[in-house]
Amino acid sequence: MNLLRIATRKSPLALWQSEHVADALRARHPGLEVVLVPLSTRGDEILDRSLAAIGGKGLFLKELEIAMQAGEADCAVHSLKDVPMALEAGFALPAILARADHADAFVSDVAPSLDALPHGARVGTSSLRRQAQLRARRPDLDIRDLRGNVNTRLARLDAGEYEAIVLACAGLQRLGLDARITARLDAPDWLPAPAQGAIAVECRDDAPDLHALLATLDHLPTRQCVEAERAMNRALHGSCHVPVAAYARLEGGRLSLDGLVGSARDGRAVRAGGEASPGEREALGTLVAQRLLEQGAGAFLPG
Ligand SMILES: NCc1[nH]cc(CCC(=O)O)c1CC(=O)O
Repeated sequence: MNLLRIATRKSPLALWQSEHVADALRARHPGLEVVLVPLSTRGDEILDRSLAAIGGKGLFLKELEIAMQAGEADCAVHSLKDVPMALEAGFALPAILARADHADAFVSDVAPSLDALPHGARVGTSSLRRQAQLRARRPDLDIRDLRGNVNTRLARLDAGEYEAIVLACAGLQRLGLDARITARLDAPDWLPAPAQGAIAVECRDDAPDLHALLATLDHLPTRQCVEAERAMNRALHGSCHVPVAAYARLEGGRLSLDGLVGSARDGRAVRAGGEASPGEREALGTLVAQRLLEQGAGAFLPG
């Protein structure tokens, strides 16, 4: 193989992430030509409705998968947190890259922290997970919808539509916008989306050589953490319709996982955690999901 075509969304963040994967492949495989194939997805085009309303996060993947099936691209690069828990049949994730900052960012010009926001302040986010945690901590806030790419969201904050917004630190850092991070919202008080901060590479599962080439970018410690988080989310039937948060870390060879399920409407939330060896990561995810359900998480889950 001497040419690799990477299908990517066209947002500045998606292009940065795909270019990052391209650079990593070029560095490891001199002689391999790597090009980007930028494509538009429904998730990017429909901005006036919530993701949950238009069909969920899979919308960001579909067009890229069609391009791979049609032989127009060899692989696709995604933010793993946007990848559905059940991948489309016929596809695999040969590489999960080393995780960047997993935390959320509180971004505001009027207050140094979430707790310092004035009573009733307007906070922009369309993420049910972020809304649930905001309500749990500050029931007084006026939480308003905010979709679009990172630059669009910052522009709406700067235009005065909100006193604060919440974004992923990783996205801001990748775009060179670290200076916009007013405060990090981090574990254990605040949990990220499952797999936040991790980039994944997807390809068809019937191409072993391609799979092996891409797998050279895989970072096992990150995979161990994010697979535990995704197993928890899967066991809760998690999707972007549900406010589910999870964060796993490796310490001294042990994997620990914290999970949260909340209500975006009234601020109720349940938390649970657990610990296991990295080899037991799927079971750990299932166990923490079970503990969340025992605490009453079922009340916040659809169906
Ligand atoms: N929901 C969109 C999205 N998907 C991934 C990131 C950030 C990068 C990452 O988590 O790896 C973002 C932006 C955000 O949530 O602020």
